[in-house]
Amino acid sequence: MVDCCSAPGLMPFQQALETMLAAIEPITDTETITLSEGLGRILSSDLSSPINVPPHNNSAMDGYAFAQASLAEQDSLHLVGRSMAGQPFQGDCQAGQCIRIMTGAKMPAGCDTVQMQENCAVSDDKVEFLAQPKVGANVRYAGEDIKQGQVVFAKGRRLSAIDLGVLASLGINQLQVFRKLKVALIATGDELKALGEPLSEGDIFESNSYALAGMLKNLNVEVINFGVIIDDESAIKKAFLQADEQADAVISSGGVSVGDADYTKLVLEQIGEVGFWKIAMKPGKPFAFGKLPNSIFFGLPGNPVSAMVTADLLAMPALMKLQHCHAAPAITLKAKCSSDLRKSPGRMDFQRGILSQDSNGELTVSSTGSQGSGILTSIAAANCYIVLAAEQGKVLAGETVDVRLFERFFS
Ligand SMILES: Nc1nc2c(c(=O)[nH]1)N[C@H]1C(S)=C(S)[C@@H](COP(=O)(O)OP(=O)(O)OC[C@H]3O[C@@H](n4cnc5c(N)ncnc54)[C@H](O)[C@@H]3O)O[C@H]1N2
Ligand code: MOO
Repeated sequence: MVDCCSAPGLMPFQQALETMLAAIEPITDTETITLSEGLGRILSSDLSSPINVPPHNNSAMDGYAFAQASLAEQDSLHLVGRSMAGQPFQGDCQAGQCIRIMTGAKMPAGCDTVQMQENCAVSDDKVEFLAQPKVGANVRYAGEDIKQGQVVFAKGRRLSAIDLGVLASLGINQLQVFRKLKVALIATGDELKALGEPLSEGDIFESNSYALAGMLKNLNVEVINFGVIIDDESAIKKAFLQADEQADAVISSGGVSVGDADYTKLVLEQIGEVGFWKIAMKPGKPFAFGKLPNSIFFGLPGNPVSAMVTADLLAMPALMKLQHCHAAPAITLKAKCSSDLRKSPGRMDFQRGILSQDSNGELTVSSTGSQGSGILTSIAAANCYIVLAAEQGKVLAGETVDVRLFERFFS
């Protein structure tokens, strides 16, 4: 995935990503929420365990607890009591004795091992072992998962469904998290009509805001939708300034190229500052990044595929950083390409593909077909990017290519 030979005047993709991330100062405001509100929220401080997990030594099997030393002296053990989950055996288990025990029940005092019941012959109160368990077999020890005081999750962790289970197992019901980001969405274009409006000649339905709002929902941010703004410099300026007052980040789509009705970059220059404009990537060349007086700004290209890809690969990582979240590095795989791919040297391509694995484990990727920036179905059908370096030319079927699986933002 080298990106060394980009077209002149265009910033290489990796440099654009790094420049943008370096320019972002994460928010600092925090709030307290309950555990059931925690999915997708970002911890604002390290979280330590107040208890051992499990809190006591307990059995991993239904069976019989005993002291290993007892077995040296006799063939069978004398059953003297029961330890159930939540109702432990009270008292000591003596040499030659055993205790009926259930999975999760506290180990009785005097016992160090559990024999599973499938390996026992039981008659009345006599338990005979049909196999020899090792000392400590089938015992789960106090603190073997998490020790009291241990940092369980670090500041910046985005809480998953599993994390909520871990925190509940620690008895934690209050969480300190960073507040949710507010992100404003603005679609620009005279031709864009809202759903339900009639289409006149030359019009299309506005679609970018729906896909972008969905992606932002997956990031768990609050979306402020400004709808469609016409291709008019003062209308766009007004919308950008209003959005800037209300949001931490402003995302526009459309009007960022070089056409007569493309005002995004001009307005950004007037009321904020342009960090960079134009990236050596396809789709997504006219992407603009910058700052407004109070917020950060992403000017996505209007072409729907270009808007989705730049949102996914540039705006989302930036918003993750803005909310303090540590993003896992993207995983790149090698796969055999089953299609010919059109490509001219100059820009790094993020073509859309379908990755599959055969019964031998070999990875194959096929193109989703026409890769035009307006063909939204080329991304709807895909599960990965086929990443082609800037200097790369066309690819022939059978060659090996780099593949990057889609992250969760599109799902
Ligand atoms: N002379 C040049 N022309 C273009 C260049 C260039 O370098 N020189 N770059 C091309 C590339 S690459 C892209 S990408 C587009 C991006 O242009 P804009 O960001 O100015 O986008 P628009 O012209 O406003 O729209 C492009 C296309 O997308 C449709 N669109 C826009 N917004 C939406 C929306 N919210 N929902 C659905 N569809 C939308 C719009 O109708 C256009 O068809 O510029 C090339 N041109
Ligand atoms: O870069 Mo544009 O996004 O190729 O069509």
